[in-house]
Amino acid sequence: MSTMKTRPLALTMGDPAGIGPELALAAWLRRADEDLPPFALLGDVAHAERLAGRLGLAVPVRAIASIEEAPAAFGEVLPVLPLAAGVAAEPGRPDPENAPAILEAIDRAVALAQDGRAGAVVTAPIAKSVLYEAGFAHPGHTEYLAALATPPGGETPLSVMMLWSEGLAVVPVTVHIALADVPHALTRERILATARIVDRDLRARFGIARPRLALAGLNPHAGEAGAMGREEIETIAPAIAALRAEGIDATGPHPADTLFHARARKNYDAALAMYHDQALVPIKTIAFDEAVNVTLGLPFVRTSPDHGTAFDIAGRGIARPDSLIAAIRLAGRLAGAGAGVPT
Ligand SMILES: NC(=O)C1=CN([C@@H]2O[C@H](COP(=O)(O)OP(=O)(O)OC[C@H]3O[C@@H](n4cnc5c(N)ncnc54)[C@H](O)[C@@H]3O)[C@@H](O)[C@H]2O)C=CC1
Ligand SMILES: NCC(=O)COP(=O)(O)O
Repeated sequence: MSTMKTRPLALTMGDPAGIGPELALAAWLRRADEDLPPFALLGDVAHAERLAGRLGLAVPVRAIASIEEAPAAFGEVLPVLPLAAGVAAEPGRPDPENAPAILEAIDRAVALAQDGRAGAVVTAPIAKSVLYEAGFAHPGHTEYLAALATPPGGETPLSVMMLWSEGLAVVPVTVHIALADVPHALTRERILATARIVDRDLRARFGIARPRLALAGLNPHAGEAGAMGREEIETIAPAIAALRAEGIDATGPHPADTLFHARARKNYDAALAMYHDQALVPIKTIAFDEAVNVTLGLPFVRTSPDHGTAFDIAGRGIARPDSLIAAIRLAGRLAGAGAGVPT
C-alpha cells in the first residue's frame, strides 16, 4: 500500500438497507490487491460491524474523530466517521426513517471535499423513492450535489452525469425526468451548457487534449430529415453548429441505434445522449461491473458505482464490489490522490 501522503476519500454509506455498506466492507478487504487510495466511510459503526459479522467478513471497524485519521488507520481497520443520525436497517428493507442519516452522510462528505479535507466524494447508492417518501426534493445525487455546491447567494452550477468506463463514456443531457417530458426539456441551451461542461472537464480532469463529443439524435434515424420528429433540425443540429463555432469538436446528430457498437465507439471520447436510458442502457450492457458514475460541473470530484441499491440481493454477500472499486479508483485518480504527495 502507498506510504505517500494523500487526502482520503469520503465514502458515503448510501441506503443502509441496500448493498452500499457491504460493498464498502468488500472494497476495504481488497484495498491492497486493488491499490486503493484510503477512504473513510461516513456511516454507522454498529451497523457496519453487524453486517461484517452477518457476512463473515473479517473487517475490523473503527470510529475516527476526523477524516485526517483515515490514511494512517486504513491499512489496519475500516475507518468510519460516525453519523449523528441513527441507522436501523435490515438488508433489503428500506425505511424512510433512515433518510436523515443517508443525507447527513452526503452533506458531510461534500463539506469535507469543499473544505479540501477529503480528496473526493464517493457515494454508495441511494433509493430515490425512499428519500422522496421522507420529503427529499431532489431527483438524485447529481442534482442534490449541485444544490450543495451552490455558493451562498450564488448560482447553482449545472451538474452533469457521465457514466464512464475504459471503452465508453456516456452523458445523458436530460436525466431523471419522465420520458414524456424529454422533448420539452431538451433545449438548445441545455445541450450547449452540458456539452461545454463535458468538454471542459474531459480536458481538465481526464487529460484529453481535444475531446470528441458525439451527440445522438432524439428520434429514430435522427428524425429521418424531419419525417420522424423535428428536434434534430430545430434543436440538436443548431446546438452542434454553435458548439463547433466555439471550437468544440462536436458531431451529430447521430442515429442512436448505431452510435454504440464497437467501431462507432472509437470515433468519440463521450457520447451525449438525449435521455437517461439512451445513455445508460449501452454502457450498463457492455460494462456493468466496471462503469463509474462521475458528476461533472462541480467544484469537487464525485464518483459512484453505476448500479443502484439492489435491495433484492442486499445482505446475502453476492453483490459484486467491482463498480464501487472502480469508482474509488477513479475518484483517487481524478483527485490526484492516486499519485500522492511525498511525505
Ligand atoms: N447512484 C445511485 O444512487 C443510484 C441509485 N439507484 C437507485 O437504486 C434503486 C434500485 O434500482 P434498480 O433499477 O433496481 O437498479 P439496481 O442497480 O439496484 O439493480 C438492478 C439489478 O442489478 C443487480 N445488481 C445491481 N448491482 C449489483 C452488484 N453490485 N452486484 C450484483 N448485482 C447487482 C440487482 O440485484 C438487480 O437485479 C432505485 O431506487 C434507484 O433510484 C439506481 C442507480 C444509481
Ligand atoms: N441511473 C443513474 C442514477 O440514478 C444515478 O443517479 P445519482 O443519484 O447519481 O444522481
